[in-house]
Amino acid sequence: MRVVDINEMKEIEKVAIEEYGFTESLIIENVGTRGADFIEDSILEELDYVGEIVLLVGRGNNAADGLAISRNLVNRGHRVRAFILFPDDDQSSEEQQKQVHLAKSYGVRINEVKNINQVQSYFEETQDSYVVIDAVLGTGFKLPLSQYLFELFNCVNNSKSITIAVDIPSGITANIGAKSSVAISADFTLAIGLPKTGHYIDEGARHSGQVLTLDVGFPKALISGGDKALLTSDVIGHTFGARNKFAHKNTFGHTLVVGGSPGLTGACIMASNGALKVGTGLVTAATWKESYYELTGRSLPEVMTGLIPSSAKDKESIINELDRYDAVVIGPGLGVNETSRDIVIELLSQFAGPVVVDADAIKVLDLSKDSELLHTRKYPTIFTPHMGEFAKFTGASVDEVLQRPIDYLKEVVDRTNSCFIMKGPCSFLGFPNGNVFINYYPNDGMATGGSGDVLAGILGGLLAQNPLDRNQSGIFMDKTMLYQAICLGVGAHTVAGKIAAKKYGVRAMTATSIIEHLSDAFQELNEDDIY
Ligand SMILES: NC(=O)C1=CN([C@@H]2O[C@H](COP(=O)(O)OP(=O)(O)OC[C@H]3O[C@@H](n4cnc5c(N)ncnc54)[C@H](O)[C@@H]3O)[C@@H](O)[C@H]2O)[C@H](O)CC1
Ligand SMILES: [K+]
Repeated sequence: MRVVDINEMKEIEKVAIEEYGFTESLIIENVGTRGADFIEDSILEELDYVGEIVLLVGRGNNAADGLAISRNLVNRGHRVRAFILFPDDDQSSEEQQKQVHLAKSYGVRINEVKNINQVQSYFEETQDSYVVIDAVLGTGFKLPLSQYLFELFNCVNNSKSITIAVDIPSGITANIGAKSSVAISADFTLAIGLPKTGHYIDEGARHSGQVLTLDVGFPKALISGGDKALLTSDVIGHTFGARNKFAHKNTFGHTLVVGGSPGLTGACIMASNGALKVGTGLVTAATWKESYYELTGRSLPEVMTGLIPSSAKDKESIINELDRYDAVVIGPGLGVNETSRDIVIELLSQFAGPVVVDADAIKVLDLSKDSELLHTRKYPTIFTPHMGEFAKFTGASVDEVLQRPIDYLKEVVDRTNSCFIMKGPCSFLGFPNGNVFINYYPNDGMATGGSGDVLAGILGGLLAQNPLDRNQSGIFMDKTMLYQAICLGVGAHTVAGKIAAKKYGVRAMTATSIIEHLSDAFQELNEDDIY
């Protein structure tokens, strides 16, 4: 599913109207029926709700949408009370006025609000828990918020209501999910036509609840394409890594995982086990001399082990046998120091294949110092930072990145010609072809030590199975396959986390339980072929 910013949405609407002859009224009419279908089937019937539905009406087309939904609900036998928040306002849009008129004639109960106390006392006097439809502000919202709306939104948020936001929760900006002094905290958001970037960023994600997209009839050609999309199973695809039944272990590649300083070998082990569990033929974990026995004492028997040289020039080292490997993961538990930096730089310069750069390996690099090395690297480089690591790498503050994650992501991908997975409750994947994928599947159980190491291992394991075409001057065989492997890895990690949370609960699940459930995750993703 494509995700858009406001300009893209406006362009789609403009082309639909000018070139296809679609009209604003038709869109609103479709919002009305589709929105009423959703509210009736998924909320009112589920809740067995027979009370009054409260509609909060602003003055733009967001309000027109809410009124159209309400009119349809009344037509199906539900009771709706609409609070018209700006009754004597000559700034109300034409569609809003038309819909107020229609709502009245269909039997929506209209309360013209002269004073915010009217709404407050309604909420206080009626003991019911409510269903509230928020149609105050949509994509036309501009900061800041008036005192009047500040009080109204607090009143709604303090009630026990189930709140459904039309298009975007009022008080949230649609592009970057910024919040005014207060914003409606929705349980569900009905995105009109397509989801907006603001639904997935920062406060926008916190206030949107479950985001559902209403198909309001825009031509398919207009709502497909674009550079941003949700990471869904159709994106992940079903073709990657089809297994050859006559294969031997070398067919499925060899992943090298480099990391694990004393006390942190678990990170290296979890990454290695992640690589092993996605069907990689062979996995070698390499660590420092000082932690070698700690690592061998804890790793699975299937994992081979090796040493990281104490200096990049050490000829006896595993790093000089890089030809044996099809993909490298570097960073989990590696340690942050000059030697680590030397090793990371050496690997990026010498290894002729995909490198997953994770955790400490990201911390020892720096965008301004290292962008040239990264940009000129001939083979795929995949960074897997969380928000803090990403910010440090770029030199920006976490707050700055949180507010404009997609802009930062695109810029850094461009400057390094690398793939980036910016991890968080919502992860953003950026690829050098300009595409951004949004992996929105909040699961706080995944915020557990080692979960990132597992992801790095999964990616290294999948990439090792997608071998380089060494005859074509070492260029990765197919960029589409590369992006697909990354999407599959992120998807499998998320789904395995979801299954682990279901089994153990978000408190008790651990990174190891994500690895345990990878096989179920691949089945759920319809990737049975990989096993
Ligand atoms: N996706 C589409 O193509 C369509 C979306 N539609 C819906 O229309 C809204 C956007 O409508 P618009 O009229 O442009 O803006 P709003 O309704 O969001 O609000 C504009 C209205 O609000 C006033 N306003 C702005 N900021 C503030 C503020 N801080 N305090 C008070 N009032 C404010 C502004 O002055 C205007 O009067 C979109 O979200 C969808 O719901 C249509 O269905 C058409 C197609
Ligand atoms: K709204």
